[in-house]
Amino acid sequence: METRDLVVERGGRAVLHGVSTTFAPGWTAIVGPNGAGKSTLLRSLAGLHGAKRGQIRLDGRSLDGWRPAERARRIAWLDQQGEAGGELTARDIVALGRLPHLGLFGAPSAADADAVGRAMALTECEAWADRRLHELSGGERQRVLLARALAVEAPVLLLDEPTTHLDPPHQVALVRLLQKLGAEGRTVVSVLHDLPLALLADRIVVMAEGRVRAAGPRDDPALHAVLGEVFLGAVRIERVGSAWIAVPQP
Ligand SMILES: Nc1ncnc2c1ncn2[C@@H]1O[C@H](COP(=O)(O)OP(=O)(O)OP(=O)(O)O)[C@@H](O)[C@H]1O
Repeated sequence: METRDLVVERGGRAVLHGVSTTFAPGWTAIVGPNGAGKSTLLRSLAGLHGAKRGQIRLDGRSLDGWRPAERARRIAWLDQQGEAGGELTARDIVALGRLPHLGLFGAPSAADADAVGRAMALTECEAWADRRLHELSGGERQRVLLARALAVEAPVLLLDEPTTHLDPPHQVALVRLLQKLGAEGRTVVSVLHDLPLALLADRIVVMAEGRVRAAGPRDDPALHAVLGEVFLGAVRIERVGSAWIAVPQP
């Protein structure tokens, strides 16, 4: 998936200024300061913001040319904002992830039920399958919404702040899952504020002021230098064993 010279406006003002970047199969983390345009870029990839100029291409075709149902089968999306969920149970909400796969009057098949079960197992939310979203804690709710995105079983998975409200074991489990999905050839793109977690992604895109300032593998020293710059010297990226960590600077 790629963007070409993408300009997106919000509130009548350009907030993405000609973004050209490629999201290859694997896990990419988008990082950058508040207001950098990370969510706007992710929402644009999901087809939720029209472009003022430029293009988003998937499998070599402009996203504008995809039929909505086809796009919904190919691109799964988790929003940062969460949602209320009304009277639907957690299982009902995860099952919504299968809607793009059903025909107009189609009933869910055994394969759809299997996909729902798999997704709920991956985020460990079976225990509250019959409860409603507003009866769950923040982390429990987030795991249900993650499961809905996973249930689509789409080749492209776009996640805005997926670790929100998750405790450390579930953050680590999610990171391992994103690494695994990426290794299987899915294109996983997540916006993350948590730099130590982002530094576990295959590839990192650094944004600031509506532009991509750097993009590359997690161990690219030039990218680490740009991270230091965009966060105003508040962190330095250092190697510990085989991992990279963000060390707060005094
Ligand atoms: N609904 C809106 N109307 C007008 N401007 C908006 C709207 N939503 C976001 N913006 C502006 O667009 C710019 C990019 O916002 P965006 O949410 O993409 O940033 P972000 O990098 O995801 O930020 P954060 O890290 O704070 O979540 C910001 O300047 C923001 O003020």
